[in-house]
Amino acid sequence: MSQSLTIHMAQINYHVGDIDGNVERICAAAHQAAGQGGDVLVCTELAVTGYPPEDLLLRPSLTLRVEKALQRIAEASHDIAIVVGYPWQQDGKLYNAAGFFWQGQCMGQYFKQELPNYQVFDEKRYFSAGSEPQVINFKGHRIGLTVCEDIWFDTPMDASVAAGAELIVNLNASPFHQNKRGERQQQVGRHATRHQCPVLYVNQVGGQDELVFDGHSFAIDQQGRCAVQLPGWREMVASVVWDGQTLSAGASCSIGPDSNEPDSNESEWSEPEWNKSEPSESELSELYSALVLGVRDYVNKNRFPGVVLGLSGGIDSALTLAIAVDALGAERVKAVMMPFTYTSDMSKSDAEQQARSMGVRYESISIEPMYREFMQALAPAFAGADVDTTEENLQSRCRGVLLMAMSNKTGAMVLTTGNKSEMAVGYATLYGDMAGGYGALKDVYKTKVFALARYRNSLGEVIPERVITRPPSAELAPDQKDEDSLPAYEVLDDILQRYIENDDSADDIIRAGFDAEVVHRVLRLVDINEYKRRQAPIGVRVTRRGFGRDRRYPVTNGWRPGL
Ligand SMILES: Nc1ncnc2c1ncn2[C@@H]1O[C@H](COP(=O)(O)OP(=O)(O)OC[C@H]2O[C@@H]([n+]3cccc(C(=O)O)c3)[C@H](O)[C@@H]2O)[C@@H](O)[C@H]1O
Ligand SMILES: Nc1ncnc2c1ncn2[C@@H]1O[C@H](COP(=O)(O)OP(=O)(O)OP(=O)(O)O)[C@@H](O)[C@H]1O
Ligand SMILES: NC(=O)CC[C@H](N)C(=O)O
Repeated sequence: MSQSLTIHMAQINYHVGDIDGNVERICAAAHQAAGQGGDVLVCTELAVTGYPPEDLLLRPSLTLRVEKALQRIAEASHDIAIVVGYPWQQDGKLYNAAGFFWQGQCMGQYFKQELPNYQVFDEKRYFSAGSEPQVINFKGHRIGLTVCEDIWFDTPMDASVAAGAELIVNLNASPFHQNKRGERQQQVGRHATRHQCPVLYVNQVGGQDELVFDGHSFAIDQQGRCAVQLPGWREMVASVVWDGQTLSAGASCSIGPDSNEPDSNESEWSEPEWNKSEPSESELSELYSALVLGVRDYVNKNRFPGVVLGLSGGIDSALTLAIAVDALGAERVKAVMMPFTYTSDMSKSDAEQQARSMGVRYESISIEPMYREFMQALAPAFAGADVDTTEENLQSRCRGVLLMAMSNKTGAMVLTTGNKSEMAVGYATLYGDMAGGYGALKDVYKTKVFALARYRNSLGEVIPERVITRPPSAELAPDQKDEDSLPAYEVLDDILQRYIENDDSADDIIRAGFDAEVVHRVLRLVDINEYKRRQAPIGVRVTRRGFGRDRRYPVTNGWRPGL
């Protein structure tokens, strides 16, 4: 009779390109798990390089660096076996590999068979596909290795089970988008019951440029029941025990720095959620956590001391401020009000109230003198011309210049505040409110911005109620309201979602009951503003189609969206 195996699932936050640092993280987790009597530590896909390493995979020194890293991992595998992902060069080809290391040796390597090449994934640019299963005989058990996308198809798991696997480990780098958790659990549960074979789904956590990885690793048994559910958004190592018949929860421990996030209704660890009809985290709680983690990791991994942002008294900058403080702590955040003639007293007082209540550094700098100087300098060039959006954009650009100067002087990065609805229709000023390094709300529609603001306030009020209830205005012209130039946000967002995420045509959207003139106007705005999005800062991706790598439209483009 074989002994039972204690398998630790390592949900770790890696740093892309920092191979030495990643190896240290893996070895530290292995040491900790071995100390708790673990037999195997399972890390995630391409843990050694971080995911996605993109064109770092094309660097000539990659092979040498990875080989050195694997030597260190092999050395750390004396008391506990380590399963880890890394890029592996063989016969002139590069593979997305998972290796099983035990007592200094690699007992077997698996090459990922299904290479994702859609949405944000570009794996066929780098990797060749493997074709064989890999089942490791370890302490009387047979462990099948698979890597992320493999689990979304049948062949890799079928082949692994046919080759004798009694338990499958799946090493993931699966980025978050809304409602993806349920899809993963369904897919993995289907495999487990189909083959009567437990599956350990181990996912990484953390932000990497536009992507945010939620973690939420889990293990399910051969009846499709969840034995272990790790929480999202934080590092953790948790174990399962497999005795050849039964999969049960073992111990768990948090790793990594404490988070500054407010308490949400997220469950801690190990409360099996499997088979519940609703996940315990609400959609908004997940979304908010994703935005916080995305901002935190972008700022920290790029070593910024903090962030600075323009606080207008409007909802976008108010929510961005709340996210920044939850991500970094108030002491690393500065808010700047930059009033002009059109800035209402209400905006000034709401901005100040929010900044004071959140405890961030706050400053007010009027843009009136500089705006006047610009207009004076331009007066000869503009002689006889009517007032138009030029003057509006100049206000926005004065603010952008001030924020970027503060960034240069202090090293703090400028957080942009634009949301997905605005980025879709080009309702933002180049080199004005688009100036900055990273956008928290870049993939969040305006209607969701309101919902998120309410959600955040439900955890403790940080955004003045009036900021949420007043009609949105750019305050770039007298008595201006967004809805004077755009359709109501409920209508706009619905049209945008249909066009951008569902690929519906103008005719499809009109048939669904929307006004033809409005649909044509909105779709035209989306199409002609590709140039603006191409120059926009990157930001957290939370939908299945963001404005980054998910959607690569030509800027110079004669396509018209009628059909
Ligand atoms: N295809 C193309 N390729 C490259 N560049 C192109 C281009 N088409 C125009 N351009 C350039 O872009 C310029 C136009 O872009 P830009 O200067 O940004 O200005 P524009 O898009 O004309 O105006 C900005 C709009 O955003 C609104 N806004 C501004 C600020 C904040 C908010 C808010 O509520 O959040 C709204 C504002 O009311 C206005 O309707 C052109 O003058 C031209 O230089
Ligand atoms: N008076 C202001 N003081 C400071 N920053 C401002 C001011 N007005 C605009 N900004 C900056 O420019 C961004 C775009 O603001 P604008 O008011 O034009 O549109 P918005 O999309 O409605 O944003 P918000 O909801 O934050 O007001 C703001 O989020 C803010 O960062
Ligand atoms: N790294 C991967 O293979 C990711 C693809 C996969 N479908 C996902 O869960 O996101």
